[in-house]
Amino acid sequence: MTTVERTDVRPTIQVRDLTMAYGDVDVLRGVDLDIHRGEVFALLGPNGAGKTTTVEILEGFRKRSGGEVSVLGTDPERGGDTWRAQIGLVLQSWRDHRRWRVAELLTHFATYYPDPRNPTELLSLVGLTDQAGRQVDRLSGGQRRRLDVALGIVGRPALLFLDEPTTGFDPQARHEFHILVERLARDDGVTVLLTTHDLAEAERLADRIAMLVGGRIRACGTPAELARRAAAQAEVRWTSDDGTPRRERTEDPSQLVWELHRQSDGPIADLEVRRPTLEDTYLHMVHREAAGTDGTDATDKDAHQKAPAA
Ligand SMILES: Nc1ncnc2c1ncn2[C@@H]1O[C@H](COP(=O)(O)OP(=O)(O)OP(=O)(O)O)[C@@H](O)[C@H]1O
Repeated sequence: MTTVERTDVRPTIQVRDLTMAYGDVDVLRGVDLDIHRGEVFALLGPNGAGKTTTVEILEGFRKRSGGEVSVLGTDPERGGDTWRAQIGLVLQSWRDHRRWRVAELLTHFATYYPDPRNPTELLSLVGLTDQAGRQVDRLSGGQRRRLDVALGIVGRPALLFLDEPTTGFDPQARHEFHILVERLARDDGVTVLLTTHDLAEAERLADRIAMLVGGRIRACGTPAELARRAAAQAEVRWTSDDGTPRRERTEDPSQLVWELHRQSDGPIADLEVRRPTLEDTYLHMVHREAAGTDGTDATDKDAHQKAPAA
């Protein structure tokens, strides 16, 4: 096998044992990630989990404390202009260009790139054709965010970072945004890394989700895999003969219920068998972290597995 062949299959983003401390506070404690070309990957985590820190390190805007990082084959700390031109960032650029008109601003940004998208087509793609002549500060919040996205992809990036992209969107704008991201990945092969604390959004959009809690990847997989894993352990609840509420987690609830029946003289009071959802599992991890336990039942073993076939 030649070096060229190996470089070709290298993940778009590869992270090994990434650590980051602000002063003496550890924020990232050994993150591993492999994100592949054309994949929509969601980094999911609660406030303060380290999502933005991770993305800023990958974008080359923040120096890491330790670990190995490769983005499009380059260490972001050494990425030059050619490397940067392949990366799309959804920044809130309109803040500095309030008086510009939408089409003007997009056309202006297009001049920074060697092979930009056609601004008129791009406005149509993000649903801003009717607002082309409008001043940026007259756009609604959702329309501004779409403009942010248009500015992020005008240079035809191979890799797009979306940091909490749909904050403030109404359901319709959110829906249209999801369709846009899907099209970018499917039709143009753009790799998308989005951060969110919205599990429903991650499930809806992402090929794979990594749950970042307390600076570690606690679980990673396709939404279906994660949901299956979450449901593997059922919770059985009942009230014992002396009136005490009981609950037990088990992979074999029918065996447990059978045992309970054998030990009981009559019906089992308040018997309930529940399969945890992905949301239950995620909230459980977040609560454990907030409570100061380390979540050792969780795993990052799949964070750097190969992406599922498209
Ligand atoms: N420049 C900084 N100096 C010191 N601490 C920082 C700095 N930036 C972030 N932090 C801290 O690092 C932790 C992780 O922050 P980060 O912004 O990466 O989290 P996040 O997952 O993106 O959160 P959110 O969902 O709230 O945006 C937080 O406790 C935050 O207060």
